[in-house]
Amino acid sequence: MSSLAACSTGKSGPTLSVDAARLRAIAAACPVAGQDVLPIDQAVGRVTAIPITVAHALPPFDNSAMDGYALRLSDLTGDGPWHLPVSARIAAGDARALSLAPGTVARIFTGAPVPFGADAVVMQEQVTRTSDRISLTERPRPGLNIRRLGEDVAQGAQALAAGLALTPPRLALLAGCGVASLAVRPRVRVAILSTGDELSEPGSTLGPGQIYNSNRVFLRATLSRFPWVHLTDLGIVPDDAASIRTAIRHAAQSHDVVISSGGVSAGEEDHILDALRLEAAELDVLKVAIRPGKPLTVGRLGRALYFGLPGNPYAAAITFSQIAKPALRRAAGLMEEPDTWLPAVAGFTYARATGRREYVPVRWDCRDTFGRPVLTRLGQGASASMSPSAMAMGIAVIPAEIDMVKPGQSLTVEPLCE
Ligand SMILES: Nc1nc2c(c(=O)[nH]1)N[C@H]1C(S)=C(S)[C@@H](COP(=O)(O)OP(=O)(O)OC[C@H]3O[C@@H](n4cnc5c(N)ncnc54)[C@H](O)[C@@H]3O)O[C@H]1N2
Ligand code: MOO
Repeated sequence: MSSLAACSTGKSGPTLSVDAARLRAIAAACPVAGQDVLPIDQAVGRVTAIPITVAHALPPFDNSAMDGYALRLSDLTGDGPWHLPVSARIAAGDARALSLAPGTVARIFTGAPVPFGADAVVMQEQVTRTSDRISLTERPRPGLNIRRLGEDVAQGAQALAAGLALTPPRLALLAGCGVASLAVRPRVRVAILSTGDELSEPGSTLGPGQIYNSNRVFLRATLSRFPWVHLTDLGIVPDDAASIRTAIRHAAQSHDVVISSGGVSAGEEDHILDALRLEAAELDVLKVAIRPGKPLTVGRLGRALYFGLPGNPYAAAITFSQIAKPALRRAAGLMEEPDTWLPAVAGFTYARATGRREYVPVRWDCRDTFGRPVLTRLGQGASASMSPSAMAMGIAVIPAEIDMVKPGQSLTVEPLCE
C-alpha cells in the first residue's frame, strides 16, 4: 500500500505562468510512501526508494583491459628493447592466485586477473613474440591496461542515490556489483476518467452530436509508458454533478492521483470544478497562461492529487506533459527532471496574441549552420485538432510575450519520442 501525504495547501488564484503552475503541481505531489523489494530483472523503470550501497566492488579484482602481456616495470632496466621470457598463461576466469615470477611476463587475456607483482599490461600488438619470449621497445606507464579493483564502484560504496529511475545502464551497474534485488518506490496509483455526454467509445456507432473518446486512449497509452504507474481506468463518467462527485470522491479514496479530462471551463455543463469544491478539494491551480490548455485545474482531493485536464485533445495532451507529468514524477519519488528541450530556429511566420506560452506542433527536415533544426509549424493551433500533433516530430515553445514569430527566430523544441 502507498499513500500521498498532503504537503501543500495552496489557494486558487489568478492566471498562473506555466512555470508557476508546474511548481505548484509539483509542490502538491509528495512521493508515495513505502517500498517494494523487486528482483533486478523486474525493476526496469522503477524508482530507487533508498540509496543502493553495494557489497561487491566493480571490478571485483585487478584485471587486464587488453589481450597482451603482464609485466613488472622494475624488470625493464636500462634502455630498451627488453627481452623477457613468458612464464604463465592467464585467461579470463582463471581461478589461480598467481604471482608473476620476477624477470618474466605472463601471457594474459582481456578480463583475466592480473598476477600479483605485475604493474602493467602491454598490448600484444606492441610486442614481438618469438617462441617463449617477447621483445618490447617502449616502456609502458605504470598501471597501463590494468582495470583496478573497485575503480568503477568501491566495495561498500553507494552505486545509486535514492529517487533515480532504474534505466538499463543503472540496472547493468547494479548487476555488475552483484545486486540481485532492490527496494523501489511503490507504483503511483493513478485513476483516469473522461467526462462528457457527447463521448462514445471507438468501435461503437456514433449517435447525433457524439464524438469518439480520444483522451482516454491518449492517457492510457501515455501512462502505460511509465513503469512506476499503476493505472485504473474508470471510463466515461456521466456528465452530471452528482455522478462526477461520487466518481471523483471514490477515486481519490483509493488512488494517489486522479486525472479527469473535460468539464473544467466556464459553462454550466462543466461540472468538475463544482464537484471539486463541493468535495472540499484544495485547489492550487485554476487557470494557466498556456496555449492550449488555459482552464487546467490542479488540486488535492482528500489525500489524492487531482488534475482536471481540459477536454480538447491537444490541450489535454499539452497540460498533461507540461504540468501533470512533472508532478506525477515527483509522486513516483523521482528526483531528476529530464531536460529534453533543444535549441531550434523558426522556419515559419506566425502572428499571435501575447499572454500565453504556446506549444506548437512542428516538423523539420533541415538544420541551420549551427545544427539547430529549422522548424515548420503544423496546423493552426486549434486545441481540438489531433492531426498536427500526431504528425509532429516535436513541440516548439513560443514565449508568452512574443507577438510575431519570424523565420530565423530562436525557439526551443522538445523532440517527441516514438
Ligand atoms: N465561455 C468559455 N468557454 C470556453 C472557455 C472559456 O474560458 N470560456 N475555455 C475554452 C478553452 S481554452 C478550453 S481548452 C475548453 C476546455 O473545455 P473543458 O475542459 O470544459 O472541456 P469540455 O467542454 O468538456 O470539452 C471541450 C472539447 O473537448 C471535447 N472533448 C471532451 N472530452 C473529450 C475526450 N475524452 N475525447 C475527445 N474529445 C473530448 C469536447 O467534446 C469539446 O469539444 O473550453 C473552451 N470553452
Ligand atoms: O486553452 Mo484552450 O485549449 O485554447 O481551447
